[in-house]
Amino acid sequence: MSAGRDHYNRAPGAKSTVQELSFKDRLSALRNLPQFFKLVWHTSPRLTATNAILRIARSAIPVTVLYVGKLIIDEVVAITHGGSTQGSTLHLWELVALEFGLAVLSDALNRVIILTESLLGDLFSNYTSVKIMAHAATLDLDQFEDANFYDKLERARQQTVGRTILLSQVLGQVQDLITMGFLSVGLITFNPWLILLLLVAVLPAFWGESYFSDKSYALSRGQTPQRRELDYLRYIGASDDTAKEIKMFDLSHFLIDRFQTLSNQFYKDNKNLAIRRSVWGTIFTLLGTAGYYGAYIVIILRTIEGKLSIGDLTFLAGSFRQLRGLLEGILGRFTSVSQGAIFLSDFFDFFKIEARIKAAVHPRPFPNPIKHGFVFEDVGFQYSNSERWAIRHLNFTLHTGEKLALVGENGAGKTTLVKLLARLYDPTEGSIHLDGHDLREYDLAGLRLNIGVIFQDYLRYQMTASQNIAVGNIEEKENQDLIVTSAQQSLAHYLVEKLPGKYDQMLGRRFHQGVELSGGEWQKIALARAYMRDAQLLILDEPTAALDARAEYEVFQRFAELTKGKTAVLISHRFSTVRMADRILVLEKGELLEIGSHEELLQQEGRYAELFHLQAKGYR
Ligand SMILES: Nc1ncnc2c1ncn2[C@@H]1O[C@H](COP(=O)(O)OP(=O)(O)OP(=O)(O)O)[C@@H](O)[C@H]1O
Repeated sequence: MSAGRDHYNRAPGAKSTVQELSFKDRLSALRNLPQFFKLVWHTSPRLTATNAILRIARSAIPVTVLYVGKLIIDEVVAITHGGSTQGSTLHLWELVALEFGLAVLSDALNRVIILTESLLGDLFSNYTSVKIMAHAATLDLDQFEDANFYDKLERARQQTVGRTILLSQVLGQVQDLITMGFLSVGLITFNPWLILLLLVAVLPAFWGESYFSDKSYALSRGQTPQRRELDYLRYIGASDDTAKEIKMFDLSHFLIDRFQTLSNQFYKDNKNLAIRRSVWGTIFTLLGTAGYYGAYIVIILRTIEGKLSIGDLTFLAGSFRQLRGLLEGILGRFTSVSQGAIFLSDFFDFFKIEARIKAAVHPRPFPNPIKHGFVFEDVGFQYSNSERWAIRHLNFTLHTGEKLALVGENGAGKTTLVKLLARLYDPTEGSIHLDGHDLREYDLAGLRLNIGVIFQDYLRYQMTASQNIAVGNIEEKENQDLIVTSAQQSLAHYLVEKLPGKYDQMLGRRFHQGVELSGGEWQKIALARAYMRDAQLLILDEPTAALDARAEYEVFQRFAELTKGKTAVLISHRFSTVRMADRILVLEKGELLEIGSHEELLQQEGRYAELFHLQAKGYR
């Protein structure tokens, strides 16, 4: 089947690959198991060991029960034919008591096995979720901007829950194999051909199971981008961030329609496969049942001939029946174990994704203070998912202590330039030097610590006011004095003081008793983050866009005072702000068009002068 490949109206950029698996793929996926068990073991050595020991103990019980059953029946037959003696009756009841004891032990072991597995499951899910978060945190910004990366992340996340099913399946497999070994001994002594009959009866079911689970894996993998889209639709359809716009544009029908189309297609594809799987499953099970009755007839005939006792009959028939069940289970489970192991590849693959922006092997300490500044030498940058150059042939120097404003139309490359400064990306061509050395040679953590950036799309953390400011330097989250001073510097203090819970006030509407702020108020809070660290270079990307005119004026007065001696880069569309900078760099389509002070640029009567007069005219 086409695995829904052509049915979906795929989101742009979301590629899906439908993989068909061979038996060899399955076997080689089993190589993931040792690594998986290592992970499980790390989760909790004690629970893992307890579980394994209990399962091994449990594996010896079925054959013992069957054998004791045979002894009981032979004893009953002997008593009914030869009369009972005190000794034989006592022996009979001892055997019954033993079987009862075994039944109780088996139930108790099962319970404890399930308990340990469920506890281990919860721990494993937590442990791996944390690992995924920690690894994701090490990756580059552009990796987060790639649809294929999200597919991988989504598949890895799916593995954190329910992967302990794999654990119980593998351990169950080992347990059943041992049980089978015990049961087979009896059957082989009696008639080895019966084992062959058993295999013939069970193999078609195994083949069917493995065929259909390949299909189901391919289907599920191919559906990853659509599943992400469903999650996204579910999120924008009902969330506090989106409700306002969805209502005003009356988008709910549009979203629901798209959701329904996708989910119906999921249902249809999954249903087709489920029906085919069920039909073939029924046919193969019938074959297995026929095999069992064949063997049963052979055993009955031998008993009638007098070659076997009634006890032997029940023991052998019971062994055969149980063996069939076990073999079916083992073969069936092989498919799900190998499928689980293939899914594990997705999980481990995620951890193989490495950050490209790496700290240098022998990093240079970040200069303190910066002596000369940052020099851009023919810097060009292309986003990995784009053909266009966002920045090209950029040559300029950002001197220490200088306040540089970046100006340019939307999409000119201003934000890209500051992301390059902060090493969120590395240049595609050319290089950025700091005090004579390539930025890549410096210690990455030191660099990030010395650069304070507030982006235009800063986050509105649904946390307390205090925490919202402290994120600027999370190490100092308990330093209330610093938080308050930072808030004072960004003009956020006055508004925080007015909140019912002051600095402990929960912000945003998502959580209980949260208070929503206006756009400008949020911006003042975000600005305070810039003052939380003693950064040598401060970058503010449209920091005042949402502020009223008075607040903007004050913010910049303070900014100039507070960043005295520090290097700062400002991005703004407001020329009243821009003109306060020492120099202004005008970008156009990623290239440097003009650079100079406000007065110099006005005299040049170039693009800056044109834009400045245009805005001034609007205010007149
Ligand atoms: N993550 C990204 N992936 C691909 N292309 C991007 C990405 N971010 C930006 N771009 C592209 O790079 C170019 C420069 O974008 P940038 O955000 O640097 O512009 P800007 O000057 O800051 O614009 P604005 O004034 O609108 O904030 C744009 O053409 C944009 O489409």
